[in-house]
Amino acid sequence: MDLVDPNSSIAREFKKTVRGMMDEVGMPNLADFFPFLRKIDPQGVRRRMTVRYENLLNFFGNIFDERLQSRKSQDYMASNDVLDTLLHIIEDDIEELNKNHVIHLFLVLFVAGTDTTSSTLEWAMAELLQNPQVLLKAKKELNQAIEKGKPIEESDINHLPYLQAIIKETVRMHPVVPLLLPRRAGSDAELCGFKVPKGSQVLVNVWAIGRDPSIWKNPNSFMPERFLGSEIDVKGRDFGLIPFGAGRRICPGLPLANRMLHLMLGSLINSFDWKLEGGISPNEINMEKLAITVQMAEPLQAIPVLV
Ligand code: HEM
Repeated sequence: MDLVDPNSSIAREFKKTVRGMMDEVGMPNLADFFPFLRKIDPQGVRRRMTVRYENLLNFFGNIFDERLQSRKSQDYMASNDVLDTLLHIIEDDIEELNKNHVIHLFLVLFVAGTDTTSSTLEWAMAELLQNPQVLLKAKKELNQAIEKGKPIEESDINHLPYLQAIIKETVRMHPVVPLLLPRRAGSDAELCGFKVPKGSQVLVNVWAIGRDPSIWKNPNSFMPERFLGSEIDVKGRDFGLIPFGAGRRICPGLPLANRMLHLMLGSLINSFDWKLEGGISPNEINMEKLAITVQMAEPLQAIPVLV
């Protein structure tokens, strides 16, 4: 099954469910502020989320069963993907692992990893269309490093510093998980003159850090050049730029997401010229909608033109 096939109704339904979950989790929920309301679930958030979780678990459960079945047939060709590897572990009793573990693992990976990556790519494209001089510079770099029209490969990324800078600038301005995962203070602490009592829930506003004028010059301008020749990266060491979080709960998908973003954006720029659909002018496209992942209020509609 191809979950990115735009013509598949299952793929479209899957995307809608994941997006719906992100919207739901990102909306203020009274029960989070007044725990005694949890059982009542006044906004119906828990009820709707339960249905979505169940739908996704059934979906992955079916994929699991189908694969298990086809592995039993004599002409089965192993695809050596993650599911095959996990099934191999189960069948050979290598670790204590069962269907329930596998479908929940897939649920977490797909919910945390799909909308986040595609929204970031969408923001990068929107910024490039708004800043044609940046797009042109990126194209030039790609044309010099690899053949025009060719998709880029992992080994190319190191030779594309401007593309790397574009990705960093995108996640600085548009961190798609703007408040990270909530933390709980393990002990009383004092931060910048504020008392944080033990047990408090702490939210880190990465969106505000990325736009803080005391850290970034012209924070609201898209300027990838600020990262050229700079050692700052997104791996949780530079606290001015932590779109993937930091510390023990840092995004485990960071290496995959970062690589995928470079490959996808680089290939889109190198393979096509781009224009906006319906005569929309670039400064009309950039409207944010705040949820747990910050998405564009209107999905970007851009038309590829073969180069
Ligand atoms: C551009 C893409 C992505 C962004 C911006 C992003 C960002 C984040 C952030 C900010 C967190 C919370 C970290 C913290 O609070 O310190 C997180 C957690 C997580 N991410 Fe990502 N992520 C992305 C892609 C992915 C991918 C591709 C996967 C997996 C395939 C993934 C899996 C996870 C998981 C499982 C967690 C929860 C970790 C935990 O509970 O400890 N993410 N991500």
